[in-house]
Amino acid sequence: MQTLTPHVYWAQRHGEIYLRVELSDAKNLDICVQDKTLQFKARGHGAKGDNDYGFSLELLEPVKPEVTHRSTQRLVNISLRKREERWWDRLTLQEKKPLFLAPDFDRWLDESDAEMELHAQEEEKISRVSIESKIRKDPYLGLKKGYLFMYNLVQFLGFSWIFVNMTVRLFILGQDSFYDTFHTIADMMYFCQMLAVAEVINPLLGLVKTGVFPAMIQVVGRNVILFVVFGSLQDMQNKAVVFFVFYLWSTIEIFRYPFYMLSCIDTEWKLLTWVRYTIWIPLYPLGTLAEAVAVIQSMPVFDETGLYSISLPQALGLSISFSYPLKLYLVLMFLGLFINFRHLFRQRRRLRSRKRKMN
Ligand SMILES: CCCCCCCCCCCCC[C@@H](O)CC(=O)SCCNC(=O)CCNC(=O)[C@H](O)C(C)(C)COP(=O)(O)OP(=O)(O)OC[C@H]1O[C@@H](n2cnc3c(N)ncnc32)[C@H](O)[C@@H]1OP(=O)(O)O
Repeated sequence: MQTLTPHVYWAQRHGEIYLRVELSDAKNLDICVQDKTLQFKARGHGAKGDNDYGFSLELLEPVKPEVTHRSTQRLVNISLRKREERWWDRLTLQEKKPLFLAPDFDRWLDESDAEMELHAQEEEKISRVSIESKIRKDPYLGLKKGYLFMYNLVQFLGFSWIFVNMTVRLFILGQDSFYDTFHTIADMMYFCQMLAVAEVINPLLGLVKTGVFPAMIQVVGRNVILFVVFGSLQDMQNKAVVFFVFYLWSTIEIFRYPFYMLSCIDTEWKLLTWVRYTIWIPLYPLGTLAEAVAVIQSMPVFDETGLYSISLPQALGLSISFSYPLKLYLVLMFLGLFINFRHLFRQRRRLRSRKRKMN
């Protein structure tokens, strides 16, 4: 029986040659490559009905001996690997194209399109590798982000409650609301500020990429005011200064925590970022000033009550009032203000350069 030639369609990439042989229900496939010659034989249903079909092609350049092929009900797909990765001007050595051969326009790309495809594949590979290595590097990333998101959410809700409560009371009661701020707000403030200890632990555990020291200054500074100055002196609790301290603290936090929440889900809301890194400029000195006023007002109360005073040996018959360590603390406060002000300025500058990079 005579051997017929099937229709063959071809396309190439820098490293591969693709052939599509129009032969349905192909059986007894015999495909081999020797250096530059490809031989194909099979039985199947082609343009001239059921028959033996075959062809031989002398290729333009050598290919690797391994051939991969896959036959479907309608056709046979063959892939060859070029020995050298470069673009061929044509498929066959002879310039005149055989009649049975035509370009496969479903897969056809010209050289520059193929290069772009190659680049896209490489980029995809690189990004896949970098995602995989990130996951491999930190298998607990999701858990960490989940914890931070919940922490920030709880703080945001706590400080929002404080801020809204104080604002509503200010509108309804006016200046009278100043004097019982502590009794209405203190429990929630205790809760939020105790929880804020996590902000010192988080960088220690490497959960957030920030310094431990600025967070420690912030948390210790506020907790001294809340637990020692206000918490342990009843006489301080109905002073107007409590209102100012709590209001200034909560004003920054209703922006700071949502900013962190968004960063946990890799999202940025530019206006919120700007507010988070700007509003502290007036609030931080005002907050420190209000805290300093509270410390100064508490000194005579500590002197009178003798609370936390340090007794010296009996022979001296003296005790040191807690107002002395508080004087030292006043100095530390302004030192702390300076350190954190500088830290926040750096964070703000980093934000500006990040914005420039993005543009
Ligand atoms: C050690 C001895 C102590 C002695 C005590 C001495 C007393 C000192 C007293 C000092 C005076 C204090 C006065 C103060 O209490 C008054 C007030 O607060 S008034 C109100 C105004 N206050 C503020 O504006 C300050 C608010 N607080 C803060 O900003 C922070 O607490 C501070 C530590 C100062 C700065 O925060 P941080 O270092 O974390 O900077 P960033 O916000 O830029 O964050 C850096 C990156 O880490 C990521 N991050 C941080 N925290 C979280 C989180 N919880 N969840 C998720 N991600 C977080 C953040 O996204 C940044 O990442 P990236 O760089 O990728 O953007």
